[in-house]
Amino acid sequence: MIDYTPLYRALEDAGATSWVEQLPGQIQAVLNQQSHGDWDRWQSVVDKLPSVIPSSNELIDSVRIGSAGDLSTELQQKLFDELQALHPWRKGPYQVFGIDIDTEWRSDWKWERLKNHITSLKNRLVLDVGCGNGYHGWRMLGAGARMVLGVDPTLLSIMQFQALHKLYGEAALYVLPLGIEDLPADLKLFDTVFSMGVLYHRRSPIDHLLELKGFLRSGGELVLETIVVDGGVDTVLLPEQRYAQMRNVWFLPSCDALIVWMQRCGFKNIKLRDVSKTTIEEQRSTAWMRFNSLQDFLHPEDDSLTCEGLPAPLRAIVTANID
Ligand SMILES: Nc1ncnc2c1ncn2[C@@H]1O[C@H](C[S@+](CC[C@H]([NH3+])C(=O)[O-])CC(=O)[O-])[C@@H](O)[C@H]1O
Repeated sequence: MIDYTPLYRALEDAGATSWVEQLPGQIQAVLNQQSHGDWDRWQSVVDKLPSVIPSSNELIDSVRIGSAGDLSTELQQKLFDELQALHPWRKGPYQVFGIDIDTEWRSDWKWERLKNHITSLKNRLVLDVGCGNGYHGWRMLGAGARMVLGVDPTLLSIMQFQALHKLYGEAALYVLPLGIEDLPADLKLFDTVFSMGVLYHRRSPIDHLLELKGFLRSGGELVLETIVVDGGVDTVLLPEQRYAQMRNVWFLPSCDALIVWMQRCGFKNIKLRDVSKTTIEEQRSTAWMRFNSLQDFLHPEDDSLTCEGLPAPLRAIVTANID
């Protein structure tokens, strides 16, 4: 089990004393309610991971824990099988004691697209909402963040994070099994808040932006990444049913509409940093994510459309500040 004491201390130092009083109970409540049949199996995978101290770790240009030479071939095969038992791995890639976890997403490409556009993370307190298994959190630590807190309600992602954290050793990165709705409003705490790949999953995107704003301290920065569509300030797509097979996709604004939403929410200094089409090289099935992926969700004859005939995923990165 990860020791959350340093997290609680950092949050207290930043002024979130009353949240820190609730947090252990919130985490315990999620764990107590576990009706997920795989939970015990995942937990025992994490418990059985080898206790090896990595000869070196890397977080700046990639996420690497240890090297192949740190483990015997036998132990490396055992670790490979244990990590495979946490399939499907969606966010990464990771190199773990010489094992390449080739995840569904090249999440490192998203990081490359944004890293030169954000305020330096050196010594900042960072929140990553909807962080998945924490891939970008490791990169944020590598970029100098003082502490990174990720929250994500998907339990397999939490277990993947716990596995990597255990293998890595001590790190000022925490991923809690919470949704954004479990965080107190108006924390006014974090220097930088990331929301990447989450806005379109929220039924109320304006409320999402206001919640994110409330987590930032005065002068803090929001880094927002979401799916957008082509069009002008009055263009927003609400899929009638599924979008690229996903049932939980709500509003896909144009970049101009998104910027207006952010202005209306009171963000300042709003900058569109990147717009990129998601390619089948960036999101694909691999040995570590053996289910269908983007290629199967696009129109068979026209890759500018999803299989439902809607515009294929185009993703924008926007940064903004609050006063
Ligand atoms: N209520 C919620 N609160 C918080 N997180 C949520 C909620 N609902 C879903 N999520 C989580 O939001 C994440 C969305 S993925 C982005 C991952 C990463 N950020 C990435 O940018 O690669 C989408 C994508 O791949 O674009 C998932 O991990 C969900 O569990």
